[in-house]
Formats: sequence, structure tokens, C-alpha cells
Amino acid sequence: MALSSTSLIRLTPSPLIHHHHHRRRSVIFASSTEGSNSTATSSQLTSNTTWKIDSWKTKKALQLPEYPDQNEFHQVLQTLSTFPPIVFAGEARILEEKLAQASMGNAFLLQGGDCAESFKEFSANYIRDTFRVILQMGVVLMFGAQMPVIKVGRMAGQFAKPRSDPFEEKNGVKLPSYRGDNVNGDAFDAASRTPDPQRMVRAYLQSVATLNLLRSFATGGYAAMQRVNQWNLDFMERSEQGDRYRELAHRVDEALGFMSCAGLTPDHPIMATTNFWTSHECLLLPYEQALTREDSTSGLYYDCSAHMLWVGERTRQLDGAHVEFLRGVANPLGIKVSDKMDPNELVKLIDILNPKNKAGRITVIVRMGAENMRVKLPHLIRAVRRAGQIVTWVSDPMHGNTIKAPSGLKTRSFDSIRAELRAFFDVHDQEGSFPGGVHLEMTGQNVTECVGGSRTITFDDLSSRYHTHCDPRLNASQSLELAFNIAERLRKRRLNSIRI
Ligand SMILES: O=C[C@H](O)[C@H](O)COP(=O)(O)O
Ligand SMILES: C=C(OP(=O)(O)O)C(=O)O
Ligand SMILES: [Mn+2]
Repeated sequence: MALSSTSLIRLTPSPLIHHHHHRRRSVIFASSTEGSNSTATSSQLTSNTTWKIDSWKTKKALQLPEYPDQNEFHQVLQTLSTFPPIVFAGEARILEEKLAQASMGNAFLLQGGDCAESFKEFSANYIRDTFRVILQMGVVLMFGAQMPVIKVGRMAGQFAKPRSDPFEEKNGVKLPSYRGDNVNGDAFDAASRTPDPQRMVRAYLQSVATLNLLRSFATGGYAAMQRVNQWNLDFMERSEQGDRYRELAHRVDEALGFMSCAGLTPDHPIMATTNFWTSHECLLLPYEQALTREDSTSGLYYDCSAHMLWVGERTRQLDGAHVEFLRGVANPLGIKVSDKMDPNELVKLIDILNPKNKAGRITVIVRMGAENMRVKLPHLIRAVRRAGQIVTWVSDPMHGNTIKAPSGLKTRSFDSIRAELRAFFDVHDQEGSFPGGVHLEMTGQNVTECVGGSRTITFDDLSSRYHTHCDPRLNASQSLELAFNIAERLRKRRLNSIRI
């Protein structure tokens, strides 16, 4: 991708994107229009209608806000549609090629970041800390799996949230739920909770600045492999995970010394830079449409707000607006899947989103809890295999394990997260399919949001550093600990496959 030196060269020649203003008619807010399609089969859904950048508006869109000032809303969208794209189509294509490798068991996806990025927590240190935990985890995984690790942040655009309840009630006061900083504010007052279109401009600018820093880190020396020893975070200095990481880093360092003697010196681009991509849930469709551009080299549309986009568990209806929008953009796509997903429905959805069965285009992100996983995932894998569909299977062990602590705070236990990952690997071993990656809500900060881990966080500890704007995230130590667990599992798979 663009963050490696080779693909950076791609950024300089002629711009890939043409702006087609005439295509962007003013945006009419879609909530619920055409419901007549709901009984159509997937092939009817795809073949009967042509995709247009705004054809999603003819479908039912769940989870979208209603903006009180429609004029302002249209003006903002118009402005956004004239802004430069945040990512390039060519970068998304490279990511897709890498994900195709993961679908065949030759690479592993590490996707992680905040549940919801926020305007308040926006600083160089914050971005750096998440980035470097991902770098650390990447090294740990690469060492265990001995395969490339595809690093994708839930960063630089993860600003819109679907909610279980459209309203929140506190002490008899009922207000619209917080829907992410791209939509409204999380303070519990009517003004903050009113959707404000100007927030989309702020989200765009913050995404651009975040990606700018990530690109600098990835290519400017920070991520150089010989700095593997320096990525440790200060607060991890004296801890079990810190020690474990230091030990691994020493081994990597030794291997680097060996490779350098063999001619692969630290100044080689492979050693000096890393690949890093961005992703977020494709939820706020007017925003996503405004950042969608036709790529002149391929003639395809790309949603240039991120390299990869996923459709959430709550908005993945076959005849819904989100699926309609996503089927027409050429970015690699994720599909979030809970235990509610029926195998035939998954096959239909994949068919709608990837009718040409392109490898790397579809990542199925399973999030259902360990027990459901053992029962349901085998059927999903078999149905997809029977249909001949190529997908990358990924585990999100977070969203099927959310519980309420006695204090009322949302949390997740490290043990249940581990158990779901264990189930994910067990099922793939049993089915002969490939565990292609993990999707985590995590941060480089020393927060207390998930309980458990080797530096145990208890229910009572939660309130001390509970900073998330939506779901509880793994802190740096918990993230690294999980990476060691996953790496061990990947190492075992590798050794077993050698034995066969
Ligand atoms: O991040 C995912 C969803 O937005 C979140 O899990 C929904 O949380 P809620 O049940 O508090 O609305
Ligand atoms: C909303 C999310 O997930 P899901 O759609 O799987 O609930 C999320 O990833 O934050
Ligand atoms: Mn979440």
C-alpha cells in the first residue's frame, strides 16, 4: 500500500481520481422508501438494478441520523464531495491482494483500533501509541506464524456507531443515543445529541491528519524493523507482557543481524518501512457517498474514506441501503456476522457483494461468542465452501462478549475473548479452512475497560481509567498478551502442517 516505499512511488504520477461533480446530485435523506424488494432473491437484487453512487437511497437504511437542518446537511455533503480523497484506489487494490493471500492461509490480518475514535482524544501520542502496539503485535504474530501480517487500523475514520437503542434514558430524561463523533456528541444533553452535519467535516479533517501521521510513522523510520526493541510502551516496562515482548524483540534483533550479514541491510526499504492500512464501518452513507470517487485507471468506484470498509451486524440486510452502497464500491469489504446469520443468507450476501468471486474482496468477520462459534461457524464455512465462494475468515472476539459490570459499565472479560479465539482456531482446524485474521477493539493507552488479563483488571478497577466512547477496548498489555496467545496457536498450526 501507499505506506510502503514501493507503493509510495505510485502516489507521485498522474492522480488516479477524477471528480465527476455532475454525478453527485443533491442528497435526499434516505430513511425508509422502497420495501417492495424484501422478498427478492439475491440474483434478482443484483441483476435487476444498476448500481449508482446514490442508488442506496432507494433502499431502506437503518441506523442513520435525521439532520434537523437539511440545507446545511446538503451543503456539507457538497463541500465534502469536492475535497481530495483520503486514500488512493491503488492502495485499496494492494490491500485486496494481501487479503487474498490471507484467504489461502498465506498471510494473517491484524485489524484493530478504537470502537469509536473521538474528537477529544486526538493527539500525536494517542495515534502513536495505538500504532506501536499494532506494530508490536504484528512482530509477535509474524514470528509465530512465519507469514506476513497485514496491519489494518480501525483508525482515521472510525467515527460512526450503530446503536442497539435509538434513545438513552437517564434519571427520567430521554435523549437520542450517541452515534459517534461524526454524528453527535456523547455528553448527555439535548444540544450535544442533536446530529450536526459540520461534524462530518471535522471527521474528514481528523482522518486526514491521522492518516498523515500514520504514513509518516510507517515510512519515515519509526516502524523500521531494527527499532523493534524501542516500541515498548513506558508503562509496560516492568510487566510480564513487557518482558515477554523484550525477549522476543531480542530474538528478532539477532535474526536481523544475521540477515544484514546476508545482505538485507537496515536501509533496505523492506526493513525501513511497513505497510499499514485504514478501515471503518461503512455506516454513515451520505458521508461515504461524498468520499466515493471514480478511479480513472480502472473505471471503478472506490470509497476513498478508507482502504477497507465493513458492513455492521445491524445494517447487513440483503435488501438494505448499506449493502446496496457497498456492492458498487471496489474496496475490500468486511461483513460482520453474529450467531443470527443463517448460512444461506451469508452465501446470498457474499454473492451480492462479490458476484465475480474475487479473492481478497470479502472478509467475513465472525463475532458470536465461543459457544455459538463452535455450533454455528462450521455451518457457515461449509455453506460458503459449497457455494465455491472465496472469503477470508476473521474473528472479532469482542462484540459477542459484551457484558454489564455490576457498576453498569459495559465490559468484556479477557477469558471469554480468549475462549472465542480458541473456538475460532479449533473450528478451522476441524473444517480444514484457514483462520485468516483477528479484528480487535484495542488501544495503546493503559485503560481499564476489559476485565482480566495477566495484569488483572477487576470489576472494581473499571471506573479508574474507563475512557471509551462506546465499547470496552483491550489495553496495550491485554492486546499484547492476546497477540502472544494467537501467535502460539499460529505456530502450532505451522508446525502441524510441516509434519503432515
Ligand atoms: O460498537 C458496536 C456497537 O455500536 C455497540 O456494540 C452497540 O452498543 P450498544 O448496545 O450500547 O448500543
Ligand atoms: C458495531 C460494531 O460491530 P458489530 O457490527 O459486529 O456489532 C463494531 O465493530 O464496533
Ligand atoms: Mn464496537
